[in-house]
Amino acid sequence: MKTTANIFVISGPSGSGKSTLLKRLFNDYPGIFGFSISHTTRGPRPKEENGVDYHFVTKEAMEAEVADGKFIESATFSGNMYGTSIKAVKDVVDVGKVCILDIDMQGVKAVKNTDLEPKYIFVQPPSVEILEQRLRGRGTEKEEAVLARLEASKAEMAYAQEPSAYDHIIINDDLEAAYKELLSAIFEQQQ
Ligand SMILES: Nc1ncnc2c1ncn2[C@@H]1O[C@H](COP(=O)(O)OP(=O)(O)OP(=O)(O)O)[C@@H](O)[C@H]1O
Repeated sequence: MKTTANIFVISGPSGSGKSTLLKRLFNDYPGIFGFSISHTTRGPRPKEENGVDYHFVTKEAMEAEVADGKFIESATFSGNMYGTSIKAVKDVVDVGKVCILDIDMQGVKAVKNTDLEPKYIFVQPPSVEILEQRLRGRGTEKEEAVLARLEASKAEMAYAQEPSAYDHIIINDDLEAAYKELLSAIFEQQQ
């Protein structure tokens, strides 16, 4: 089955259902899709392999590549740098897979400043109230984090309304219907 692009950006507020949809996609179409491998300056944990779990690099090397514009985005968490390089995305395509980038709004904007030409898909919750229910239902965040995610979702939803922000907006109300929409955005339709 042919896809409509080699790279897909999937974005949407935390709790909108990106992981749920992607898990199903990867399960139903094994071997077709891949995630890019991120870089980090933190040391590998036991069993983590360089070039598999992460590209483990030094701070100096990563800072130089970031300054050189080789990264889509990078950020520092608890003293360690993390980021996705443009090459890491191209590497997925080079091995014959379709690259899926699961990123937030800042990431989407950053991808737009690269030469990658993905299709942009936004996964939207039916309403903020339902998003809140799902975030609480997932039970993975503390109250503060739930509130921060709900607050961030406002800007994500507003950006998605801009005409050229996304190629497809999928409203994740009924999961079956949303998954079908995802498939039709990703796969070329047979006539
Ligand atoms: N259509 C749906 N109907 C009901 N519940 C759903 C639906 N889609 C997802 N959920 C549930 O909502 C919660 C959030 O979904 P998920 O974890 O996939 O969101 P996410 O967008 O990947 O979030 P994050 O960006 O934080 O990783 C999960 O508990 C999931 O089971």
